[in-house]
Amino acid sequence: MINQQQAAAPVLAVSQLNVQYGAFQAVKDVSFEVHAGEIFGLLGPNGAGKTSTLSAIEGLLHPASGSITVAGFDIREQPLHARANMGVQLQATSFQPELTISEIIRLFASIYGVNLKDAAVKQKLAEINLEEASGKKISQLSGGQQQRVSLVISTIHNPQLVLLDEPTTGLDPQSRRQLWERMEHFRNNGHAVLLTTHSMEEAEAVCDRIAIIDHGRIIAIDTPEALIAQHRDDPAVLSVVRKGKVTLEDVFIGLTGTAVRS
Ligand SMILES: Nc1ncnc2c1ncn2[C@@H]1O[C@H](COP(=O)(O)OP(=O)(O)OP(=O)(O)O)[C@@H](O)[C@H]1O
Repeated sequence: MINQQQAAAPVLAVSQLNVQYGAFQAVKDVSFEVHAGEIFGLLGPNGAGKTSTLSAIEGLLHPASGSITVAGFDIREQPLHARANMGVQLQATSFQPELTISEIIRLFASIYGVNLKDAAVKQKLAEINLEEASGKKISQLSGGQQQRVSLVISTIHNPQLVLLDEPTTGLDPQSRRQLWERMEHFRNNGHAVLLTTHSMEEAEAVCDRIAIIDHGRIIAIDTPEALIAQHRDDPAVLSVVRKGKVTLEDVFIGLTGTAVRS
């Protein structure tokens, strides 16, 4: 039986994370947790440190200090266990161009040690409305279709945590909605989703909680609604409001400033 403490244990715990590139510190004392059944958004201007944070979680870079656990496994001490519990969305260019979609799904399933029968592959493709495309190559799909295939592959081993780096950039509203539904489906089945996005509309629409990161530091963390409520009367927020209604984007710009980052 799961006791209360186990039930409340975060799927992802990032504590006092510092990432350094030579003399430059890209991530400064970043701490946050993502729980089962939660979509958590990491928001920040260009160069804020989002991808560096994600890369540290994936174990792709060695942090200067701090700790990261996935499903209770330390990414540095038990990297295989930690990675077995996380799914990372890959770019379409990472997939073998000569294989068909169903072959790629089978290939990744076998890499993860998942025995996927033909019917299960069909079912996965049906879930993302791509049954007809099973014989196509990845380059023959639209951007939205490629993203859906990529999400299926990243979750093929049923990981507790899914990491998505700007998953909906460049998608049309229909494709974006469909991807949001896939994320929500995953969240509703008790998994944890961590995504980065530049779309405040997306963050408001799908994220249960968000962290705003700027110059490597988390400067705000809460639900989108709570952040709007807390900052709606800040002079810096009021000065950027358009059309009279305070949005998450106004709060984001109020907190991070109007200067364009290089
Ligand atoms: N390999 C690297 N070597 C040196 N500096 C790097 C390296 N990777 C990233 N940086 C720097 O670290 C900072 C954070 O970069 P990072 O890619 O994490 O930001 P980001 O928030 O993901 O930005 P974006 O929204 O533009 O993708 C930036 O100033 C970037 O130039």
